[in-house]
Amino acid sequence: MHVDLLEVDLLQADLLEARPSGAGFPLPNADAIAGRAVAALVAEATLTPKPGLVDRRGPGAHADVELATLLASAEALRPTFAEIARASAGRRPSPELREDLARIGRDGERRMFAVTGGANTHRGAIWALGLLAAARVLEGAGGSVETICATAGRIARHADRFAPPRATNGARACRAYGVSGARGEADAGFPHVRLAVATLRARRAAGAAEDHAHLDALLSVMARLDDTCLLHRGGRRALRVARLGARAVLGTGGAATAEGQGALLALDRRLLALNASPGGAADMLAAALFLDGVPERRSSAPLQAQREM
Ligand SMILES: CC(C)(COP(=O)(O)OP(=O)(O)OC[C@H]1O[C@@H](n2cnc3c(N)ncnc32)[C@H](O)[C@@H]1O)[C@@H](O)C(=O)NCCC(=O)NCCS
Ligand SMILES: Nc1ncnc2c1ncn2[C@@H]1O[C@H](COP(=O)(O)OP(=O)(O)OP(=O)(O)O)[C@@H](O)[C@H]1O
Repeated sequence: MHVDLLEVDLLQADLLEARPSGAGFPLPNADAIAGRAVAALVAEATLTPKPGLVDRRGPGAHADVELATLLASAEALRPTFAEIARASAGRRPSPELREDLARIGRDGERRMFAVTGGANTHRGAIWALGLLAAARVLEGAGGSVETICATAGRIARHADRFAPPRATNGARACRAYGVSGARGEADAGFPHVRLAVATLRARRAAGAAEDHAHLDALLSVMARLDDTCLLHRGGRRALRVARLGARAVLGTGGAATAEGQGALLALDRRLLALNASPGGAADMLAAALFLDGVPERRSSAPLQAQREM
């Protein structure tokens, strides 16, 4: 399946048109944002070979998930992302927005579980992409990767009074290993999404093929992230194997080189032996692909002028 994530100009044109109306976020634009989110999830799922994760070769370390399940889950989340975009129009980061998004996100989790038969395919992705989609709407046409990630962090840092207490795998891993997990990443303004975007762009600029740029972006995140997916399934050992393995691949020139591919497949085998996978890093890659095409920093004067109309 070919998903063209580079076709960003259309979406940006939509946002430019939508901004001055002041009458809320028109439906086609919310749908365009949802389309971009689903395309990013599809591109992440189909990217192959990913270490330990579900891809075109098979389910990796996830006995209960296959590629078709991930794709069905991504598609089932389209209305969730559209609803998030619509609910964010004309808003600012606030406890009310945080709670509205949480309700839509939890509803999305129910849709996900309904199509996957109870498997957790995209909980982390709903969280990260949901916040970033909302922030993208708040930032409007002048938004950059830097400002969108910062605004997503501002939304996430508000409390959600209606969050039901749940003993999740992520929460348990955070407690047991003293890491901050998916919530900490959001609170900090998604530093690993920014890292993935920067790696993607640097690899493309160096002439890498698109798949190799995506794999290197995933590895750059794996080399640093406190991924609670790895921790809860394989403890500190799995996290260390993933980080050192990712560094080894990047150190040999990355996914584009024969040596890098060999190191990547060796890392895949080691993670499978530990029954562990970097699901959090995969979510960060999907989030980076969602922001693909957005400029890194707010810059151009014409955009600024449009925004102030
Ligand atoms: C914050 C979430 C992810 C729950 O996190 P928690 O750590 O309790 O548990 P859980 O194990 O279910 O999910 C964590 C998932 O995050 C991803 N992840 C793991 N580590 C990291 C990390 N360091 N950084 C980013 N993502 C990570 C993984 O995919 C993992 O599966 C989220 O599901 C949530 O609270 N949702 C409530 C509804 C809501 O507020 N939605 C907002 C919609 S925008
Ligand atoms: N290609 C992918 N393959 C597998 N997981 C992915 C992929 N992309 C993202 N993920 C993320 O990984 C998470 C799944 O991790 P994991 O299977 O450890 O979840 P769990 O349900 O908490 O644990 P367990 O299955 O051990 O009970 C999902 O929430 C999803 O966000």
